[in-house]
Amino acid sequence: MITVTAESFRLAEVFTISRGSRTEAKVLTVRVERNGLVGWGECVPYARYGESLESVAAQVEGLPAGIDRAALQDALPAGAARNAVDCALWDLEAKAAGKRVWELAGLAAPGPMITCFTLSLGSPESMQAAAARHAHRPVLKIKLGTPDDMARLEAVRAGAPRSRIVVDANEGWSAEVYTELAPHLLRLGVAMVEQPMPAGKDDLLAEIARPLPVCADESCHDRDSLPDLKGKYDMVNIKLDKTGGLTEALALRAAAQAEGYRVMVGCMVGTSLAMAPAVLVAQGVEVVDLDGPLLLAEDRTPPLAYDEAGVHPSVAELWG
Ligand SMILES: CC(C)C[C@H](N)C(=O)N[C@H](CCOc1cc(O)cc2c1C(=O)N[C@@H]2C)C(=O)O
Ligand SMILES: [Mg+2]
Repeated sequence: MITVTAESFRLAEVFTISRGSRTEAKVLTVRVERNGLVGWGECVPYARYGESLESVAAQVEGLPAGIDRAALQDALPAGAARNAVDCALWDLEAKAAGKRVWELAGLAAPGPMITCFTLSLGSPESMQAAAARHAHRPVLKIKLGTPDDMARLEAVRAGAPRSRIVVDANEGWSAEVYTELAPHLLRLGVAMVEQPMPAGKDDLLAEIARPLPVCADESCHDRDSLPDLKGKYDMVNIKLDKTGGLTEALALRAAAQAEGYRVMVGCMVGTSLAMAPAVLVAQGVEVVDLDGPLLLAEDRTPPLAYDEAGVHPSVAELWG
């Protein structure tokens, strides 16, 4: 039996990106029960991709009760619904086999990975204060994407002089704004910029200089996205809610690396249950952005462990 439940987890603080603000993580939890065993998965429907809690729940509820992971890949498109079910089926397969998912997937034993910590979009003053509070963190990901981000950039660098910085514009810049900012991103030691311009305007990236690595997020969903990224992006951000699960995420990582893309593994505002499978995809990649639980006031039990070594692999009781 497959069941899907909407759940809400409070954030520790209001979180803002160029598209809006939120105070809670609204997720769907999928439970698959077979032969007395239960597998769990989580997804975050995203309006940007035409998804809502209701539409995604309906996709899950429309699946045959006994569907297996191979059939699932054709039954649903890449996206949040397939993600939660795919991860729940992996969890169930591991429990049935008495093994961990990484073993079933033929991966090496996972270890902790340093993750980005994301700073919400705000005034330069509030971003500088947030950067100073988190200046001990090795990598800060800062949300930008407005026409006047220069002061925010300077403020974050002043607040956290030693942290590695990556920038996520969430499609908020025009080619003109990005071209003007790019030399300053370099000057301030920004390591990479994520989705500077709208996904529909990717062709512009082929025409302008890319002095620092440019990473495709909203423009890269699954392996079918790769041909359109050629000559425009240097890196891809793999998120399970876009790939439609761990199965396609592992395939996308292999295909992207084979085509010479650098790899980042990211997340939506979700709980430890959503991060646990992503930690497997994140092993050995260049940028890990699995900080969802760090922004929550409440999480799953048991949660993933986060410490100076970064985000740790899941215990079997949580997932996998
Ligand atoms: C907890 C962080 C925000 C997660 C990660 N570091 C990150 O930056 N992810 C963003 C995706 C932002 O997530 C959004 C944006 C939005 O407009 C609406 C939502 C969410 C979300 O997670 N839930 C709601 C639907 C990124 O890389 O772009
Ligand atoms: Mg992004």
